[in-house]
Amino acid sequence: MEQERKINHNNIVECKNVSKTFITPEGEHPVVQNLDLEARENEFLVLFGPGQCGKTTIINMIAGFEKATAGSMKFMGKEITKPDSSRGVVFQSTALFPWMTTMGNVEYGLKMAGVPKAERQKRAQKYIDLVGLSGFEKSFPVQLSGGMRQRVGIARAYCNEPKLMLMDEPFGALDAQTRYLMQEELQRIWEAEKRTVIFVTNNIEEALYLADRILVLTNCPATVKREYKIDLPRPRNLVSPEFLALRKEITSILDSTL
Ligand SMILES: Nc1ncnc2c1ncn2[C@@H]1O[C@H](COP(=O)(O)OP(=O)(O)OP(=O)(O)O)[C@@H](O)[C@H]1O
Repeated sequence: MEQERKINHNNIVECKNVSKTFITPEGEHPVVQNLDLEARENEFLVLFGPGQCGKTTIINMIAGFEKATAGSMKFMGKEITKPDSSRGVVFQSTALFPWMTTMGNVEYGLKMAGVPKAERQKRAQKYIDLVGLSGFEKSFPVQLSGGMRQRVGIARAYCNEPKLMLMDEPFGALDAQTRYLMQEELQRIWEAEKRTVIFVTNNIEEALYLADRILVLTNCPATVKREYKIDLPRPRNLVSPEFLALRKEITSILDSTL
């Protein structure tokens, strides 16, 4: 019993037998089916699956934007019913307020929560520095590159100090070079500011570079096909024999679900 309580305490997210079916003009569209998922404290969990398999729907349900059709979804032991600032979200194209500076965007959540100006700017500055945007506090989104805008989105999400970060293909819209750079940066940020992260990608290198654990999903409707615990030392070497062997194995598992 004691053992069970300990394990439960460490599970930040617990999804049991979750299904989601959208009702469309063409009929019922099952997108997630009997999904079991757990994310543990400070873990970097990657959901890896083919395009359109239901990854965003899973993130939206954990965030509280969508309701599951069946099953149980818990965050820190409580059923998820609505969005909450203790769960931060970063999307592929982060919607920043175009009329606000980097500082304005990053401190926005704290401002809404009524945190006094000096305190919220101090906290925002910490996260602006952490994502490598020192000197760009007064820049507007239009003056920043795509990678820099994603950094602002990450700083904004971190600034609310959420217990859980949900990242839905946050680097999917970036060019390959910037994407590599951002993966390295995120790995560094996560080491400095340990949080539970659930990160969605359909890029196997990204998954292997970042994950403590990878859940390989089936094609739509999504469920967990296979789980991989990734014990490779960090930062990971993308061309080590172990990395390449895992890359080959996981890619073949993914392909077998198509
Ligand atoms: N609100 C909705 N109503 C109806 N169908 C939906 C809705 N949201 C998503 N879908 C469908 O669910 C399926 C899975 O979509 P979802 O965006 O969750 O997948 P994904 O794996 O995140 O896709 P991608 O790899 O393109 O980001 C798609 O067929 C999509 O059209």
